[in-house]
Amino acid sequence: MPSSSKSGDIPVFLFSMSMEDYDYLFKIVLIGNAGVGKTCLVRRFTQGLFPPGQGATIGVDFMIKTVEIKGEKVKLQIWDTAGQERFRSITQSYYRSANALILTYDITCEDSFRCLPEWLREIEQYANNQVVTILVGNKIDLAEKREVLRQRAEDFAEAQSMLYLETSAKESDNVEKLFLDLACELIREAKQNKLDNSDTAPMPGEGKTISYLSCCNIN
Ligand SMILES: Nc1nc2c(ncn2[C@@H]2O[C@H](COP(=O)(O)OP(=O)(O)OP(=O)(O)O)[C@@H](O)[C@H]2O)c(=O)[nH]1
Repeated sequence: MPSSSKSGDIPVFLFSMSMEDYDYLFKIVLIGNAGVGKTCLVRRFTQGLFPPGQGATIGVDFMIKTVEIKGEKVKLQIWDTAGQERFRSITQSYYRSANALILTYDITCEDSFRCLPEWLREIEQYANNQVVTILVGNKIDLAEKREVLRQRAEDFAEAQSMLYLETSAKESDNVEKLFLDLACELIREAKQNKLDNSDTAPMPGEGKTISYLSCCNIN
């Protein structure tokens, strides 16, 4: 159910949403430098398209997709944050109740990789300490322009106890895998009762909301 544009407006429609039938609700937040492809990843997953002429996100956008995993309905609340520095104070407020963070960089842009330590500091400061974080190197369709070697990114992710995946929003490579594997891991952790609801403010009309998590093996 697409629900937003690149407007950054608060999703007021949520307040009139009726109770839906689902087994789990997870909040996933995408962060990373401007232009790395966060919005395109979300659009590819939620709408199955690669939008042409995508403008920069203003503040935060929001989309929902419900998927079925092993017979269970999983509602994914996906928050797409603006990468531009000037929106940082707005976007930071969305980290805290995230169950999972998708930290995205562009494999053709060394700068977006070099900024990762800065993003990690943001996560440390603003996210809950049980959040699952996955590092995503996007735009692998532009292999000839690659500036960040896969091994280097894998080593970085491992050193930071993060999962790692490379994607192409344009070619739809690994995009479903990214979100579905995250959902599987979140379910697995939920079933093990690794829940900490203290940081989660439930949305009106929502049922079970969880926040927690430790690292997992997504591959
Ligand atoms: N070749 C290629 N281009 C991509 C891919 N993903 C995104 N792009 C392009 O990269 C540019 C930025 O994409 P966005 O999705 O708007 O990037 P963003 O990270 O949301 O940027 P902000 O909203 O400013 O934070 C656009 O021109 C996209 O068409 C991809 O997988 N491959």
